[in-house]
Amino acid sequence: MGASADYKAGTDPEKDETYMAKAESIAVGEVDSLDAAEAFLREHNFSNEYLHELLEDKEKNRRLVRKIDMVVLPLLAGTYVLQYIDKQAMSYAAVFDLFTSTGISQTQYSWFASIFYFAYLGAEYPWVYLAQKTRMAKVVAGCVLSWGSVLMVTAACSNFGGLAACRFFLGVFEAPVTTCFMMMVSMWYIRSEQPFRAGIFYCCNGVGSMIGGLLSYGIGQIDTFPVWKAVFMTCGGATILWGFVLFAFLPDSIMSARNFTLEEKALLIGRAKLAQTGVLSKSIKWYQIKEAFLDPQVWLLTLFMLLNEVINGGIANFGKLIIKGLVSDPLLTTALGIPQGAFQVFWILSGTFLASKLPNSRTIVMTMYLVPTVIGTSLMWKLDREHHKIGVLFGYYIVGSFVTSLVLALQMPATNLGGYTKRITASAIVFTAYCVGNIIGPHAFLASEAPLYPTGCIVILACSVTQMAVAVGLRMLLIARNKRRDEAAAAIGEVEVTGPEEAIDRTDFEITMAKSKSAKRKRNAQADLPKKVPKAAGNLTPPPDGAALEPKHLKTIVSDEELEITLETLTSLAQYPSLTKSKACKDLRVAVYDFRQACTTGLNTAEGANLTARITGALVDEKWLEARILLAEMRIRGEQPKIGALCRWVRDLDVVSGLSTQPEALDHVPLERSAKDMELLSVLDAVLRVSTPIDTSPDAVDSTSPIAFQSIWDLRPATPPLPVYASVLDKSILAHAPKSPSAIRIIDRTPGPLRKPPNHHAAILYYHRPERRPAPPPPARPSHTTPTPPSPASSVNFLPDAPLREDGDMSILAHNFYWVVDTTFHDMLWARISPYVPPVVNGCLARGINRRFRVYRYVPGAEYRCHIDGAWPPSGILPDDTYVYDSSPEDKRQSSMYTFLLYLNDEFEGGETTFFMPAAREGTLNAYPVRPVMGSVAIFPHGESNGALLHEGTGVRKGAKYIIRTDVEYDVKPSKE
Ligand SMILES: O=C(O)CCC(=O)C(=O)O
Ligand SMILES: [Fe+2]
Repeated sequence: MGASADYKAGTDPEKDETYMAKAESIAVGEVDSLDAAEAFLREHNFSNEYLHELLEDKEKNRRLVRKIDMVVLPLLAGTYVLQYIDKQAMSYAAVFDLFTSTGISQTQYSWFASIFYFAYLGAEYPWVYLAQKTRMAKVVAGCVLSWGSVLMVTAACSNFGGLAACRFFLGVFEAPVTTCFMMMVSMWYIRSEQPFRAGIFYCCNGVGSMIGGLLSYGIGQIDTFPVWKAVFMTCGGATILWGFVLFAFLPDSIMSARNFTLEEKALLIGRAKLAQTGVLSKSIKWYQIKEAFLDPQVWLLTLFMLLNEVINGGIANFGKLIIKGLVSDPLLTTALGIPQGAFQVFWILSGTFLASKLPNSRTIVMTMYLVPTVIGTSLMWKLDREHHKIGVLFGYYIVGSFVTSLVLALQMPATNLGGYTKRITASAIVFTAYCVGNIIGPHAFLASEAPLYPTGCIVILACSVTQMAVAVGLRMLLIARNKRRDEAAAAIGEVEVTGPEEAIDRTDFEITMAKSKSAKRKRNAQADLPKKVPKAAGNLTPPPDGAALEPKHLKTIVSDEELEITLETLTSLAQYPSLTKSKACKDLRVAVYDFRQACTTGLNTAEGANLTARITGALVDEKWLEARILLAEMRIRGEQPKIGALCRWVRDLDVVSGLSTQPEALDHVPLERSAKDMELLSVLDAVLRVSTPIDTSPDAVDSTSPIAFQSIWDLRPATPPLPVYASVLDKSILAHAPKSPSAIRIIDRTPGPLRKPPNHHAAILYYHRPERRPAPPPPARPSHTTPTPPSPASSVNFLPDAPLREDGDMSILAHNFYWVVDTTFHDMLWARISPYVPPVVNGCLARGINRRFRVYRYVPGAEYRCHIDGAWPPSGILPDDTYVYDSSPEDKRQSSMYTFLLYLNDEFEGGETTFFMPAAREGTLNAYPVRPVMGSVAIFPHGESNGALLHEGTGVRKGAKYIIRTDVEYDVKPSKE
């Protein structure tokens, strides 16, 4: 009896959520990190839509669950029954001739039980780790085979040492079973289906107890062979056979399960995806570990578990010996023990049923179900054995009710504690208490006191009564916490939907703390307000300037932890749109809506807010239709967006023109586009119509498709291109590299997040010591293209270790690095280019080019999606190598008005710089591709200059494209010069 469910340390069903969640977040190009489930879905062409269809099919789901119940569950339950019987084999043997045959003492017998749990405690984690890393079912089957063999070997032992060693290894090999099975249950069943299956496991102990009893009753009939040996050999033999059954039939994973069809497997994967509703967290959070150790609830549970298992350790090993003292015949002892298993099934089923039916009754049931244990022990201890045999026996039957309290306590960390790390830490602490209790328990039963064991009975009584007190304490703690939480909630003006009573067993320390903290912060925030702000009390109309009411620091309102938890929660929930529609998420939805309003459109949504801000809000919210309506309104009003807004709108739309996929031969064949692309293009069209003049060119090719491809502007000479890329690949280009590469150095490094816009990667700026060069010759041929002399750019770019940075920004897929050129080089290039640059724009004089060059390399697949360039100040460098972002004179600031592109090679296919203008036909953009010519420069307006042009670096189809991109600088203010 007794040693019921082994504690499922670390078996939180959420443990493998990392597994499925990974499958959810697959971005193109991450093929390496695809997990097996996702790979399976892809391999068999199961689309998300189809998965959803399957998930919605109630009948299919029902049939599937029944199949798992028939195919997988019996294997798990069978193992559990055997595990129980095998663990108990020693106590069955003890009833017969174990003591007499081996000469062991009762104290030594007590040690067998303890040794088992020492091994159990030590082996649990390594096994589970191995099982997770390898094939779980095979690890389990291997362990079952091994412990079966250990039982067989036990039969061959003849002294304490041998038996103790066997006991130890039995503990080692039984250790992984419960945890692994809980993981399997969470793999095959969704959460709502799990408690019932867990119930089946717990009952297996009772079933095991009955079968074990019957079995040893049968074996006990033998009189030609030592019965205790026969017990071990029978149990061992059956277990070994079962081990083979597991090897053959227990699936390692959903994907490798043989009895399930492809469709069933897809449905299983879908269900697993849906079941992972918890907060995903792979990282260990130290504050949660600390919190687990400081949380009285964890320690109360630990104490409860310890006491419970002390009882278990005693009853499981000595219960039968107590009956043995009652009747003299070992066979009768065994037979009389059998109903105890049935009682155990009754206790567990009734207790868990009550706890699930009566709201917030868990701690009450935990307390009540200790009463039969107290009564039963008292009966066994105090009743006169001669005259009240039945009463003693009845005491023995009912004593097992404490197991129900264990089953309920086991579920508490998972339901009551917030935070994954906190939960597994708490589980580990409680699991240790479980083992320690079982190690201590048997030692309360002193050999000298057999068969009454008064000390053992007193210990059991003491433990049960203390447990009751602990359960009451636990309940009080939870009630107090809920009360605190609700007060905190009320203080921050929340509407509490559940009363404190209803929430008793759902307490979450973190949430409570968060709420009371946030109430406190709310008070702080009030205190943080500028003194002159009038008190809000009694003032129903908010002050006109809402911003004045805002506290200055984020931390006044929320802590870093809260931000982190919120982020994780929202990220996890975002993966399951259908779940976010559930009733439980209602408040969250309202809060998120308000939050979005505040972030994106916020005050701007108010009546009369400016159009630009409303359009920005609509675009961020992906309300495409609304954005188009607002843009149309802007057009009617004749308003123009600010360049910053315009750049951001276009950048956020992140439109892929698709032109790179369209070889010239198919120039005018409309591309097939997805509905989403069409939508984005229609918004882009609307954006351009408020910012860029309509293209009225009579030569423009008309088209009904959203992008009308115009003829390529091709000035490439007919001569074969210089094989620049080839010389990079074979390194022959290095012949042109500077003789002293050490002259190139990094002068600045901007971390990715600080870049504007932020980037996944840092920006690294290189500088090259100036070299004396003769003054440049005057331009040879006046043309819109200007061949440049072999520039130091090529030397820097093509250095063997030239750090080409991969830019993680969504739309810039070219590799690039930054290079601040020296003034000599700048002056030379400026002298070459300035004759072709508008010398004055809006009265502002042209001053030079930005010395901060960006060098790009596009390989096939890389493109720079549709965008409008922003303006940059001229960067420079101080004599001590300090990088200066804006080096223009303070009293005569400069900013760029033209983009400057220098094509460094041209032996590639595709890779045009394509410009877009709104066509006469509404909904169509004319695309003008310019074919790069090596050594030539393209300049076009950007920033605040009139006519900032939408353009893209169209994808390269073959080869590699190298360019330098910088800006042409102008005075910010018009001058009278
Ligand atoms: O690569 C191109 O042709 C265009 C590059 C570009 O648009 C930019 O750097 O802003
Ligand atoms: Fe650009």
